[in-house]
Amino acid sequence: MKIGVIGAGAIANFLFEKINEQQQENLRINSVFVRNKEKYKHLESKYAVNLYTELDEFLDSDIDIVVEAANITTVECLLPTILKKKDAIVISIGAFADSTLLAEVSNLISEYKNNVYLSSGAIGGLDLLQNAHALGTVDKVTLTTRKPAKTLIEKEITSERVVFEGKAVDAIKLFPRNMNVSIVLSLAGLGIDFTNVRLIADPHIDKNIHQIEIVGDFGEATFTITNNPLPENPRTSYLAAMSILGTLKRINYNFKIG
Ligand SMILES: NC(=O)C1=CN([C@@H]2O[C@H](COP(=O)(O)OP(=O)(O)OC[C@H]3O[C@@H](n4cnc5c(N)ncnc54)[C@H](O)[C@@H]3O)[C@@H](O)[C@H]2O)C=CC1
Ligand SMILES: O=C([O-])CC(=O)C(=O)O
Repeated sequence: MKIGVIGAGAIANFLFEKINEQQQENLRINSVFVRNKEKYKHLESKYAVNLYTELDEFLDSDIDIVVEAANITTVECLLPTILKKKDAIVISIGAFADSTLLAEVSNLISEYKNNVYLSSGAIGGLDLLQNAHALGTVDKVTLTTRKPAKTLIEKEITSERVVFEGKAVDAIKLFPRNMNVSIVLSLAGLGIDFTNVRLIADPHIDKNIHQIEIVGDFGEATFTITNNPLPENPRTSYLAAMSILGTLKRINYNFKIG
């Protein structure tokens, strides 16, 4: 599968290294969409990719699928155009808290028959949640996220602080670079207005810890994911980058698990 990546930050560099440098069967990044070609020129020789700043040229280059590794605004601005030509994997899932974008994307999927894959990102258990809610019988979903304090607030603190408590719809507005997980959890379950979120800044940890609690007719489930951070961007979990690689590997594999 020939891949086009949007962005050249921490997650994108993980993908360049793991896919193009270390090589993965049937995967190859050919094209990278950036805003400033000069800044990222070194990537061309290092990873044998072509850089693009024009979206249409990027989409018409030798790629089968687009991987977004940028941010929510980029998804809002570019995804509708992408879906007219290519499948897309999205990691900045917070963009789908906007119901207008969600509706537009649903219409484009029907019209152009391209797929959107929402990677699990820094969490897991989305298969269980979707199964448990197949009859609409999950009653409660709560996400408690704990991150190193310095990745959430500028002021130094000595004891943990709850920086947000409420619904996913509001969490993503206030923490767009930290709460994408709350939106993928919402989309898999009860929706952005009914998924409970607590975000805690903890000065005593160096991991991104997500705890998920699900209650419904099926019973109860609890997951704790203790994520190592991605060295290049400690507010992003290593697993978030891995989840894109996992999605890419599963797309063309006909033995589907879950
Ligand atoms: N679903 C999940 O669990 C997670 C999702 N994320 C999302 O992934 C995104 C990327 O994460 P990182 O790589 O750690 O961030 P990063 O800040 O290291 O890299 C983002 C890159 O995107 C580039 N960019 C921004 N707008 C662009 C545009 N319009 N076109 C091309 N490039 C553009 C930036 O210049 C930057 O190099 C985050 O912004 C966040 O939205 C991050 C962590 C977990
Ligand atoms: O990487 C993480 O642990 C989660 C994150 O930043 C997000 O969901 O936006």
